[in-house]
Amino acid sequence: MADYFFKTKGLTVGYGGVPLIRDIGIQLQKGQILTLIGPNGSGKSTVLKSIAKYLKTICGTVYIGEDTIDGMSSLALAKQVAVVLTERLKTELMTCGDVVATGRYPYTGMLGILSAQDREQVQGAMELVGIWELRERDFTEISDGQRQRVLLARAICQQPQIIVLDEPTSYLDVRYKLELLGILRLMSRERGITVIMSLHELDLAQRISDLVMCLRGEYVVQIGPPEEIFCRELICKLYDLSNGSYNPLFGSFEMERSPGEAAVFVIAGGGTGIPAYRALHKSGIPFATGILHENDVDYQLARDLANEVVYAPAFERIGKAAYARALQRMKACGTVLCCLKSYGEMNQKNRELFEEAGRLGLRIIESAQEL
Ligand SMILES: Nc1ncnc2c1ncn2[C@@H]1O[C@H](COP(=O)(O)OP(=O)(O)OP(=O)(O)O)[C@@H](O)[C@H]1O
Repeated sequence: MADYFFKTKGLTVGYGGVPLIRDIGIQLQKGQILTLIGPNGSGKSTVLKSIAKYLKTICGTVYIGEDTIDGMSSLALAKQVAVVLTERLKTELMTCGDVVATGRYPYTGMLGILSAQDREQVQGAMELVGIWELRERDFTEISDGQRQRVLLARAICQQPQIIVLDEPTSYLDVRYKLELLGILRLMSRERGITVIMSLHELDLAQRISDLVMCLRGEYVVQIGPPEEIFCRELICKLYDLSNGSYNPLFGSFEMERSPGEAAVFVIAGGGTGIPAYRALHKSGIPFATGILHENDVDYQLARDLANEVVYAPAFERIGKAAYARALQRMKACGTVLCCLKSYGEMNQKNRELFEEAGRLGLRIIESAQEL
């Protein structure tokens, strides 16, 4: 227990005394990043608000070091935990600089008079998140993405041990999403700040988290490192993805494959098939493809979009059985799209397959648009 800087024991959270999620057990070392994922309404914000003491817990205990948050004064808690929850901030006539400076209140006393050192912290935090030029702008007159960054700067200049963030990337464009996550990683690795946040972008959660907690239903579904959490079965079950699929390698989602018998056989490999797969899928044309090595990038997408994938073991010459299967499927399709321009030693069977398509008089097309 002593190794963990932040932990919860038997924590149950909810509203008005009614439990929403029971028996939440979190154990984090200093500097670890925990991300909460789960479908809309699964309770991510509720957990975050509860551990930040914005919401009364139903039972259980939240520890920071050896102290419980219930036993801490709001000032003591503010020195430990900074919270970035966009909806809670009421600001009138405040500049962005003023808003960031409110992060210093645990150190400035009731009057909120900033010392030179406080001003340095404010400026440093604003520069770190790239919003120093917004310092004189009215906080109510900036974009949602800018507001999110202002609130992060406020949290940073609070110099907390723990930062709690609810969907911090939701309004950010791709550059700022990456920048924000970069800042959080820097804070965790270099300053030992523990980060607890919710994210909807699973690809980002996969990249940044040390631990991921999956919420859905009354109990935590699973908590573990990203390698354990981001697998097809768990994510599909967590989000109830009956009409699509999740690819853990890319952290991406695909819409469901086109229904019906495959109408085109795509000969591909080495990434040449991906544009054709996408074009056929967009047009709603079911297709089969092969012969792909299992370690081929085409294979990853084909698994999700193709109605059948003929494949061969990685690093081996394509064998007779895979060739026979591909030939059978190609004949059944009647139309062939060959994406390969050259053939290596391992995929000579694809060259044979394409030549056979010509001998058999199958329809050969050069792109999905010809259909
Ligand atoms: N103040 C409240 N009083 C009662 N129930 C609430 C309150 N706020 C949220 N809830 C309910 O608690 C459940 C969990 O909501 P919460 O906002 O924690 O989910 P979330 O996972 O953060 O969702 P999202 O991904 O949509 O932001 C939902 O069913 C929601 O309707």
